[in-house]
Amino acid sequence: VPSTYQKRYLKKIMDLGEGHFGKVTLYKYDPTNDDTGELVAVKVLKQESGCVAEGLMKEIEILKSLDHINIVKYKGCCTEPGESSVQLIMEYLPMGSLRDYLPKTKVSVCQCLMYAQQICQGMDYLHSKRYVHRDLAARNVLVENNSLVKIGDFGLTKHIPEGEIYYRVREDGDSPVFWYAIECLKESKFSFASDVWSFGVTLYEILTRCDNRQSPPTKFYEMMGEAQGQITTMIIIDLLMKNMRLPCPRDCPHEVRLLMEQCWHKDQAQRPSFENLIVRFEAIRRTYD
Ligand SMILES: Nc1n[nH]c2ccc(-c3ccc(NS(=O)(=O)c4cccc(Cl)c4)cc3)cc12
Repeated sequence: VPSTYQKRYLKKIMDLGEGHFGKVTLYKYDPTNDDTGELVAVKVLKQESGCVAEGLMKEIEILKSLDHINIVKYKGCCTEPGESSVQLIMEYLPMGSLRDYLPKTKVSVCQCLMYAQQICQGMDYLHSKRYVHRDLAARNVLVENNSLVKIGDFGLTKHIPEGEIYYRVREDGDSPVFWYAIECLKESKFSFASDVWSFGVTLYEILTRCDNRQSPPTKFYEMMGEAQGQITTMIIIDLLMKNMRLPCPRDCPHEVRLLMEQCWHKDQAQRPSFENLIVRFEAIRRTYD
């Protein structure tokens, strides 16, 4: 199976998603040019985003080193000699992300909890390798089939050296602030515990079936009143310091609401680990059998 793909045999089919720094597109890789090729998902970074090549090279190295059922599979990369553009080739999941799948599919609470547990399994594996994800959200979770989901993007993932707790970044413009833990908003300090906070927001998205009317941005803007863009961060910090949180989704079981609130604990030391969350989801799901 090739792990270096030649750009000239990639035939564009459609866009799969667009982040601030990059784009994911569906291609058919058809070297024999008889339409027997395989479908692949290709990620490129947008030219204007700073250090283009090494940014994606780091992400490629990270995804190459990961091997877990709940993490999207790396297939290869595409480098054109001389050109700065590098492309990350991943397996294609036709059912798309949870953002595409949940609003149009009838999914029980028990299935939502199964997806949540699988995300925790992928994240526990990522943390065991001392990677912090920094962009966990429903849009970055892909659906293989109605009983298997995978984490699909590692564009902001960073390695936390042994002995360190935080990864600190300079504030970048377009951060997913409504998925950020309070210490990320206040001090740009990212840790395994801030990933758990983002998981709590992702769990909220799953239980609201990614309904746009109940999305984290929509609900936070409602809580904030109409505030203008740049001071949003200050207003969210203020809300979070007053212990205001996203509302409880309609069919959210009581013990899941408790779990969600612990993921959003002001003190990151009080938040559960993904290892602990797996055990708790296992127990809660057993009460549905
Ligand atoms: N359907 C798929 N099969 N394989 C994939 C790999 C990645 C993705 C993917 C992964 C993430 C997103 N989320 S996204 O918000 O569009 C995004 C965030 C950060 C960076 C980028 Cl380039 C895109 C969108 C699509 C989809 C598939």
